[in-house]
Amino acid sequence: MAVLEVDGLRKQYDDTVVVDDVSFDVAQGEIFGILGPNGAGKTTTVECLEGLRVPDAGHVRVLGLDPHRERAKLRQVLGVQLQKGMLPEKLRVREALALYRSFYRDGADIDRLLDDLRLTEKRNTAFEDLSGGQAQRLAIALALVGKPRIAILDELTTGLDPRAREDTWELIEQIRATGVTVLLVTHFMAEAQRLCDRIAILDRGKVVALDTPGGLIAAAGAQQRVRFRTSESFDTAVLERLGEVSEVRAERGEMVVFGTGDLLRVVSTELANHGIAATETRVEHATLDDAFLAFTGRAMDAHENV
Ligand SMILES: Nc1ncnc2c1ncn2[C@@H]1O[C@H](COP(=O)(O)OP(=O)(O)OP(=O)(O)O)[C@@H](O)[C@H]1O
Repeated sequence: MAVLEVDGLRKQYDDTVVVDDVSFDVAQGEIFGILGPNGAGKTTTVECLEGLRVPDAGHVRVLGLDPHRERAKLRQVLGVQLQKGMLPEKLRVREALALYRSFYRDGADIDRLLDDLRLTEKRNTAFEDLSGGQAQRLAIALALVGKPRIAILDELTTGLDPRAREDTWELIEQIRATGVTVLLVTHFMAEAQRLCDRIAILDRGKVVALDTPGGLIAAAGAQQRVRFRTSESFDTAVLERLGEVSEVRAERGEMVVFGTGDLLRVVSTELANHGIAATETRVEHATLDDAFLAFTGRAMDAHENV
């Protein structure tokens, strides 16, 4: 059953269309990702679902509710992650949760939530004194304090170090295990690949692809790469004539073989058959980055990918 429905959504600011005929459904219990670069229209799309913006055209529903007209009911079922700067600096962790808990008829047990999000030790710490990871965990706790059926998490791990990021990802998996549907907005490929059951790639206001991470990678026709070094040059035709190989390229002193199937084995066998000694051989499987490149014609900028 679809708990979120977006059909033909369009939103423009002045003359610029920033969300252009966007459609997707999210099923009960899914982690659904909206992945796209800065300015793609991700936040505008979720703000329409949160009832914060009114669509110019199209139709959005959250558990059958019209988010704009039925905001009071929506608030009881939808948990939204606060953005930076939305909490007073001096407010303490437990006070913040108690305050937000009071907005709901049937909220969560705060001490249990503190425990689940590993914030019990920090319950009397002011928001301004939390580390980035702790502040992010508090933002997630605040999104969950109303016992929502759906949580919208926007740029969840931006600015976190790898350890805090990994912790946060585990938390999201635990939250899903309790039956909460998660809509995850991100421009971070590894996060989308790791967490999402399905992903809509949004680019310049349009959904350019929608599938499971594996489905996106396969549909993009993204290829594996085998990399290795050799001490002596060799005729690359010995590899190019293999059915699995589509291209052989020299890159920064390494040979890179692009292709499909059991690429590592066939390349290694062929090199051995020709007495070519390869070192530092490794295989790189296609990733969501490759799929993104294939669908949008450009890579996500490196600076956006943190
Ligand atoms: N209130 C507004 N008035 C005018 N333009 C806006 C407004 N809000 C957003 N925009 C513009 O709409 C476009 C889409 O913005 P949006 O925030 O939805 O994208 P995003 O994919 O969430 O990007 P980011 O990852 O940077 O938040 C951007 O070009 C942005 O500058």
